Amino acid sequence: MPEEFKLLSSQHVAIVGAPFSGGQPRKGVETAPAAMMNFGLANQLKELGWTVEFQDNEQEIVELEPAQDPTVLNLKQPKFVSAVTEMISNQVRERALQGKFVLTLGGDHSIALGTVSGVFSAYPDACLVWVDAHADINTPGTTDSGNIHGCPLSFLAGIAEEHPDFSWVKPCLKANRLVYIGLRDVDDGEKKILKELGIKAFSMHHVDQLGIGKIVEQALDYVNPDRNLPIHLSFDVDALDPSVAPSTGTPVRGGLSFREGHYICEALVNTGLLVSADIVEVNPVLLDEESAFQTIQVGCSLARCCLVKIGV
Ligand SMILES: NC(=[NH2+])NCCC[C@H](N)C(=O)O
Ligand SMILES: [Mn+2]
Ligand SMILES: [Mn+2]
Repeated sequence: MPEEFKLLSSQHVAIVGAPFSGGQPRKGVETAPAAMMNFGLANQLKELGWTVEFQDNEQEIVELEPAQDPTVLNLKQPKFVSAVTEMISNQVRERALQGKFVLTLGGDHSIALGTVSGVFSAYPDACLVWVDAHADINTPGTTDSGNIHGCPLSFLAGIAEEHPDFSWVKPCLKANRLVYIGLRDVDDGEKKILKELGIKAFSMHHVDQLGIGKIVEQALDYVNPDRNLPIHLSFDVDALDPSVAPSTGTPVRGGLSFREGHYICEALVNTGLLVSADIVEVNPVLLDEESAFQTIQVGCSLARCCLVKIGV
């Protein structure tokens, strides 16, 4: 076990498939975990020295779909999202407690309800680096779309209005343990929330202004000042520029370059504190085959980057 992974008990990565699209309306994002595995991700990680396990969750998720799932308090498909994310949470928690690196492959970003809950239940003092074009912190009361992939952080931070389907989600995330990188499409209601809670957010404007090196350092100074807390990375590929990751459901121009995206992963893993990561919102059915392939490839590349310390 290289000493750089300070918090893990072995060089063992548990890949958790989250083939799920119920947090938003565009089908196809549920095919991403299989597409990334077919691209050879498991072997690539083995070549990097890791023991790899994979739970695909294909059948499990199909079986969790309720016959009826009407909108409740503005949120679409709440029962399905709740059931899937609770299952993911338990799986992530169990694997994290075993000292494994947990890599979850989405699926839409609603699955972070599960991954963040699971990681924070295993590591209550963890911090969260959220790389995204969007803030995903709408509450049932502020969401315009009703898509739960735009809401996970409001539940995790404990600011969502009470919702019957999400009472299992513990408010595990303190405002000073969350930092954003890459924002450029934040809803008005979300802007208010970020301001009121004093949440640290580095938008693309800040990335342009200071460069990605300084941004990641300042992000870590904020959420992990003594560089001693476990880190979870939730990486929405729409943080990347659409020219880099075109096949995603809610693309926004002006995003991170290929290198900037990878730099974030490299800098986090180099702390020795990265214990888990999500790669979400790869949608292989959007656009043409070449765009899909490019997006799957970059998703796998980011995942690999989370698992090797880079020599400097
Ligand atoms: N994970 C994502 N891609 N989220 C996009 C969210 C977009 C918008 N803010 C909404 O709440 O619907
Ligand atoms: Mn997102
Ligand atoms: Mn996004």
